[in-house]
Amino acid sequence: MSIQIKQISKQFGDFQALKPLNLTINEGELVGLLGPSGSGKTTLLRIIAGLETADQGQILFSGKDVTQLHVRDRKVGFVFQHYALFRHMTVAENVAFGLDVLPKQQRPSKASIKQQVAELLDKVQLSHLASRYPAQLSGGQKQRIALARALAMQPRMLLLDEPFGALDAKVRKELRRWLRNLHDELGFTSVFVTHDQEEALEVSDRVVVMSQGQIEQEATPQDLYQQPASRFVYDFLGGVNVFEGEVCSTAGHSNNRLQQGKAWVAFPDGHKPQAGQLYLRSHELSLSNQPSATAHLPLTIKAVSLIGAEVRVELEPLDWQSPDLWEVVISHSHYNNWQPQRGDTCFAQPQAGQLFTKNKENQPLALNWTKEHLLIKTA
Ligand SMILES: Nc1ncnc2c1ncn2[C@@H]1O[C@H](COP(=O)(O)OP(=O)(O)OP(=O)(O)O)[C@@H](O)[C@H]1O
Repeated sequence: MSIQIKQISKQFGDFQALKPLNLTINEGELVGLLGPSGSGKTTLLRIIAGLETADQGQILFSGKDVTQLHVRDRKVGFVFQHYALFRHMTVAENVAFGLDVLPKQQRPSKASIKQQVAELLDKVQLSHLASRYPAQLSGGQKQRIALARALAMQPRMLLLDEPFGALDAKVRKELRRWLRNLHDELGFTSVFVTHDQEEALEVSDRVVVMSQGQIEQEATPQDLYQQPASRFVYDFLGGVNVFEGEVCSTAGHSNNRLQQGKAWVAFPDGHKPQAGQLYLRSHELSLSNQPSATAHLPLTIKAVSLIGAEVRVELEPLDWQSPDLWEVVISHSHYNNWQPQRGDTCFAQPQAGQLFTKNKENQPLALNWTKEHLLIKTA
């Protein structure tokens, strides 16, 4: 089932929670609504579900206008952050609940409900817990039961609002992989809300980034990461270091540099020098003991953390300014050879980045120094 959102807007009192927006979600797609708190994700999800009414606009399910259709007739399954299982019912009774309370004409027979519940518990891999009560389950198990309960109603689509928000990082990670597999197996359309960039990028076919009631960008995780459409998206995806500078006009210096005090980065060949903020991702930089021919960015090491497959180095600009500390990710082998210590000075060398100039806030200039490095190395 596809979902088409046409010019939907919503106001709460004086506050415009959603500005008129359009979005199409294709049949079978898993779409992540990503954005900071208050950006309107839940409001949009609730409008799709029929739990909230829009002030204007239309919602179509597979081309059929459902804008005025009551929530119970939309055949939508929900899972919320807080499990909302009935405490006094066993796991099996919780999953069966929606079927048990159907009007008599629509209600399956007792034997059929029992079989459906068994199949659903099998699907969420919790058959062995059928007779337990919610209080005897972990958070992750409760969420899987909540999902089984939503699936029992044979929804045409699944809407999930921060389904793993209350769980710890490891369980979250396991459950999002599990959700992705389940979605692929069942093949229906799913929309989930999250404010966790990693979660959205890992699970979704397509990510819709929201800010202040508007869609900032919709793209595949890969495109979103590689081509953020605006400074907001870049910032929100996180892990960026910022170098703000002017085009150098000091006598005796090349005017091909973005400069701040004594720190500078040369523009790669073929690029017109422009003042602005250079955004550099933590893995698109290297560190060494010496400045290079294309960059002079001195930094003091503040902390080194060995986390999993990578080493994160936290750095403070030395005699220049940045809004936040810098973070550069290096490999364990680089770390072992180099052995950086707190308080050491080192130099950052950008490989690729985006320059946001003042007059083109939302169209960054992509810069790449990799060719320059090759030239220097072979020269
Ligand atoms: N029923 C309501 N009455 C008044 N204001 C509301 C209501 N529901 C939501 N809002 C406001 O609308 C804005 C968008 O809320 P919404 O819950 O959609 O954001 P969100 O992106 O899902 O945020 P979060 O990640 O914190 O859940 C918020 O500023 C919120 O305070």
